[in-house]
Amino acid sequence: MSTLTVENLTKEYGDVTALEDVSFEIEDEFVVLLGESGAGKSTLLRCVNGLTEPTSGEIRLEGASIAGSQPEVGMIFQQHNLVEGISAYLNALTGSLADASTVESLLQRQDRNTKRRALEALETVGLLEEAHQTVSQMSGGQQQRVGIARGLVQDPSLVLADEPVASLDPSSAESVMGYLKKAAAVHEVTALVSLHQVNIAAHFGERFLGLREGQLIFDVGPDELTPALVDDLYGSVETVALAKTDTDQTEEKRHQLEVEA
Ligand SMILES: Nc1ncnc2c1ncn2[C@@H]1O[C@H](COP(=O)(O)OP(=O)(O)OP(=O)(O)O)[C@@H](O)[C@H]1O
Repeated sequence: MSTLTVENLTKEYGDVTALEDVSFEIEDEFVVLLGESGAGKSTLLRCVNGLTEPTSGEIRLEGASIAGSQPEVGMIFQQHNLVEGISAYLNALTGSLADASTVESLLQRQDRNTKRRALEALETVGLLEEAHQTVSQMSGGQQQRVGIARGLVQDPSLVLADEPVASLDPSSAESVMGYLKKAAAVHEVTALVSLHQVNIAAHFGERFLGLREGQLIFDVGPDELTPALVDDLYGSVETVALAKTDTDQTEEKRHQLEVEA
């Protein structure tokens, strides 16, 4: 478990302000980061992970300033970045390698503890029996679960996930999020997960951070995540337009059924 502190974080890319004066602290929680495309979610996760250097502000893990890549921070990506031609176990064990040819040499260097943790992590995500299956033969949901296992093997205190279920169908997305939440609880890690799907977010999140145009516009618990707040984040125009389209389609369908009858 760990405390992540983000203080007055700003990131500028030339003229674009991707993050503006963002501050929050999370501790031992499963936190969901919401916001539309371009709101700054990936930039925030990349800053916390040390992959992107902030323009100003500070990020601390357990009170210590984060600089550069952090072994205490596990990262789970949307496109899980697995090595396709090798097993789930080897992927979990060796982390994100550029290609399979270096796996053998890396494997020899892994200690017994890491190997045990790789199997435990696969068990947490329900893939112990498939541990030796090649990942290219697995479904998208299973592959993402391997990605989650891999993010846990180095025994991080904080896990970051950037749109971990964006490329999955709704039922696989629910299932993978269930495994991710369970994994965070079993391995006792704080999690910060960016999501597009508000319904999935509401189902799994213990706390919600809303980013709009680089600014943190809310930081709330499950009871406070109201439709009005979500509308405010994504723009009510879009929500109204979506609702109208649904109604239109229903009308159209009804009309079609009447004609057919
Ligand atoms: N490397 C970069 N160079 C220039 N601009 C960038 C870079 N990375 C992100 N940006 C800009 O910063 C803003 C925030 O982008 P970011 O990818 O963090 O948003 P996001 O909320 O993760 O979006 P998405 O959900 O589409 O991934 C956008 O305007 C984007 O164009």
